Amino acid sequence: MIRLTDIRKRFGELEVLKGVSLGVRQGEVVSVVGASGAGKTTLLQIMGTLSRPDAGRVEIGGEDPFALGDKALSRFRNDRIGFVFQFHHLLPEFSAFENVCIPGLIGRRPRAEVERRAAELLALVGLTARRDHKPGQLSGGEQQRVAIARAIVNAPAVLLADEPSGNLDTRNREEIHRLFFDLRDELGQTVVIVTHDERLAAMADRKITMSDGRII
Ligand SMILES: Nc1ncnc2c1ncn2[C@@H]1O[C@H](COP(=O)(O)OP(=O)(O)OP(=O)(O)O)[C@@H](O)[C@H]1O
Repeated sequence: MIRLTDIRKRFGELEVLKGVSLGVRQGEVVSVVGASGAGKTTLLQIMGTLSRPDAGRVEIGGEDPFALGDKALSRFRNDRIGFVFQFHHLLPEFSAFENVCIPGLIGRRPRAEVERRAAELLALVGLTARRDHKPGQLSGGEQQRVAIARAIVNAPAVLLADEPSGNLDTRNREEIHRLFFDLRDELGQTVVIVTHDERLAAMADRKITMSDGRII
């Protein structure tokens, strides 16, 4: 589902990725660990087509997204890739349900279909009873579950998470990590999770360790 070949990226003098190659199978849950500054987020952003590598090849589902024009690339990203960040960036004035619907409506899918899907996903993350709450009326763990439902409302093949449980307590962290496995089991998503939590990283099908711009 994801194939990276000899990816290189530098920021000015700093060579952040020094030739990274990696394949992730469909339905696999992979964790990425490594010291701060090792290049984990940079790699995830390249996988997510948010950042362009200086050299090397990216294929998502057999397609090279960087061969697309800007508009087609945005569309590709919105349709194929879901993102979950440490800080969920929910829109505070909208309900949980509305927040989950938004990417579907941006993708110009029929409203009824998006709303049906959003309701199913809120049920899957255990938040049906909270659907009309605003983010400020939800706990940190609940907000992150809304953010995960939002990330998959367009049924992306790939779900990328960067420190998704970084600001949660232990119990909520475990719940959030377990949710990624439930999603994979229910929906067949391919999941890549960057985390500093070695114990949670070890739950993944495969753990990848980065050091100084390389996979070790
Ligand atoms: N846009 C940028 N401009 C300049 N330098 C950058 C930029 N983005 C990242 N870097 C640098 O690249 C290096 C790798 O950053 P990256 O965020 O990929 O590391 P990381 O492994 O995710 O670290 P952390 O665990 O702290 O999040 C760091 O030294 C960082 O300062």
